[in-house]
Amino acid sequence: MNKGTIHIENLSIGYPGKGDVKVVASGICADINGGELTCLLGANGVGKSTLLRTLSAFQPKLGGEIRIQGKEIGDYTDKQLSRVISVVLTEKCDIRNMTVTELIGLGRSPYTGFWGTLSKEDRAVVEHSVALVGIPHLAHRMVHTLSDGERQKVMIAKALAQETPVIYLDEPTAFLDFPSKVEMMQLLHHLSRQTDKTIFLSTHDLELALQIADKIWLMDKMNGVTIGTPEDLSLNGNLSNFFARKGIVFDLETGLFRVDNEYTSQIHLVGHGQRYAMVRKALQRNGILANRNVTSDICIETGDLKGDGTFLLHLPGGQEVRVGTIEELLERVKDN
Ligand SMILES: Nc1ncnc2c1ncn2[C@@H]1O[C@H](COP(=O)(O)OP(=O)(O)OP(=O)(O)O)[C@@H](O)[C@H]1O
Repeated sequence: MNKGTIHIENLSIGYPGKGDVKVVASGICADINGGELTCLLGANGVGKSTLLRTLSAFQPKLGGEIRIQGKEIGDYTDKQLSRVISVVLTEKCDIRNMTVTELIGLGRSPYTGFWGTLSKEDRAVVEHSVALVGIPHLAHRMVHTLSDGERQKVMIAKALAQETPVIYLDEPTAFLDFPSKVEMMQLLHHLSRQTDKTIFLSTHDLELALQIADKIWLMDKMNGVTIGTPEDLSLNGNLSNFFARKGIVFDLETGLFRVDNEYTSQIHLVGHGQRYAMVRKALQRNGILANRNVTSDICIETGDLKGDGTFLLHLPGGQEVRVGTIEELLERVKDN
């Protein structure tokens, strides 16, 4: 880990107006480390994009310091900054008549002359970036023919080709299906380790961020920015406070959020393993608290011990019913 590539001291961000100033957040103090993946989480409109734009010098800060590799951000020229920070935006760009390799080659522009001609070394960097992101099969495709997930990887390869110690990404998992979101976060985590770069991104994918990020920044209107490892934020209650909303509870055991069901009845459940967990989940989703510790006049054996693939429902009066699926089980339970 490369400690403190970015050092932030008492930073205020926002928008100067005609008479008044709109302060979006203030008093932010933090380090962002190289070799780590840092995820910025917060509700819509809380100021994540404003923060990212300020950190990348797209908009001026209202106050405080942002030091990158020891130098204040305002002391960098644009050209110097383009060799220190690369930014991956999520907006779909309408790029036509350009191949993937040509687009990634644009990442070399801080190093090329006016005409942007790539040297042999530049082409080697492009090739290496393509390999790091694992997209050699896309290299000759036209950019406008790519899927959202593929284009996102290409934009990351372009950022890698820019050879900057810092990469910022604005919601890189937006618009992706779930497996692609997981793949994208794993790729970024892997890249942070492999390249020792400082990778900082904003996201609404809380569960993924909690499982993959090294550091989490929680941004909210009341408390500003709270920073820590996902585990520390779990233990010290910051995560549960942050997402304290009716119907959502933070499960300390798993370190993840779950829907807080309201129960209207309960069923004694016998079994263990995955079948037990799935039956319990289905019943709880239907407002029935189900586990080994509750008592009830009907009882369900989840069948994992006998292993014949059925669920056994004990009804009042000693009657037993065997069913093959959780769907049937739910119907039987509702009938009783
Ligand atoms: N150019 C601007 N001038 C004044 N206020 C702005 C400007 N751009 C954004 N804001 C305001 O600053 C606040 C933060 O906006 P920002 O876009 O940074 O939030 P966000 O957390 O990125 O939201 P989202 O998750 O919806 O993308 C909002 O209240 C927004 O209305």
